[in-house]
Amino acid sequence: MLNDLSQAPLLSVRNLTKHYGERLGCADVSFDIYEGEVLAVVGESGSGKSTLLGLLATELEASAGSVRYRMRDGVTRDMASLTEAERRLLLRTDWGFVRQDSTQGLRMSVSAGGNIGERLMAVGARHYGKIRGQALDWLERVEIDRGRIDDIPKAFSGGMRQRLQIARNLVTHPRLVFMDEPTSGLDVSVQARLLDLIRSLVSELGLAVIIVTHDLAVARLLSHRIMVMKGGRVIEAGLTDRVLDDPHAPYTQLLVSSVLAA
Ligand SMILES: Nc1ncnc2c1ncn2[C@@H]1O[C@H](COP(=O)(O)OP(=O)(O)OP(=O)(O)O)[C@@H](O)[C@H]1O
Repeated sequence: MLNDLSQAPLLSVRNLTKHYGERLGCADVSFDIYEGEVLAVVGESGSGKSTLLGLLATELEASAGSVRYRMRDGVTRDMASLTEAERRLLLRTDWGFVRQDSTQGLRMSVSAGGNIGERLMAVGARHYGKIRGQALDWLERVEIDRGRIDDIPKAFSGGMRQRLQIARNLVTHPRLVFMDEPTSGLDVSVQARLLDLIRSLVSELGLAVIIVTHDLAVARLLSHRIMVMKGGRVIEAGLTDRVLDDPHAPYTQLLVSSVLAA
């Protein structure tokens, strides 16, 4: 469901800014995201997308600004005010991260079943049979043969690894998932299947997703809203169809026309 305004935003970002010494990572980024909404952050290399994602995921410390999150108990908290234990629990349960580099998002020497089961154990699951059962269900949902449950991700193709990352992340029913270029580096046909899978799971589970991509086609397919970044700043934001069909900023016009010309 889009923009359920009866609820406070799930995530509220205000004036988020990051300097690396003299260099600007990103500046003055503000947005809200609601449950069930997919926001794409697009921009060329060096525009500040990874910096923004790192700040949101609390992997980087902001120079200024705030990130507020509505916890499961309904209370909206400033991320900077969470204790380390609260922050870690949130990252392992309520939030998910699908990385471009699967070696960062998976434990490469642990079986596929173990990769999924580990997240369940982080939320208190202890019953081996039930954990394995859920792992099998999730493998099936992401279209990985159940017979591969004991294989390690090193034995998987790039597309399978990304699907395993998705299973690992979604098994705890997170409410907010960050995706960093989840389909780049894959063959076009593998990419298309993965995008389909992401799209159906996102709508089925009502997830909020922040997806960083340099690919406008990915943004078009998955997102409700787009934020275009350049030089660390948001230069245009709005509904995806509006921004891509009728870009206002000259830079967005250039981005869109370069895709059309390609
Ligand atoms: N650790 C760092 N130290 C210094 N400068 C950094 C660091 N990380 C990023 N930057 C700078 O911050 C700016 C934004 O970089 P960022 O990596 O966020 O962009 P990006 O849009 O994610 O690029 P890409 O698509 O290539 O990953 C760039 O000028 C970059 O050089």
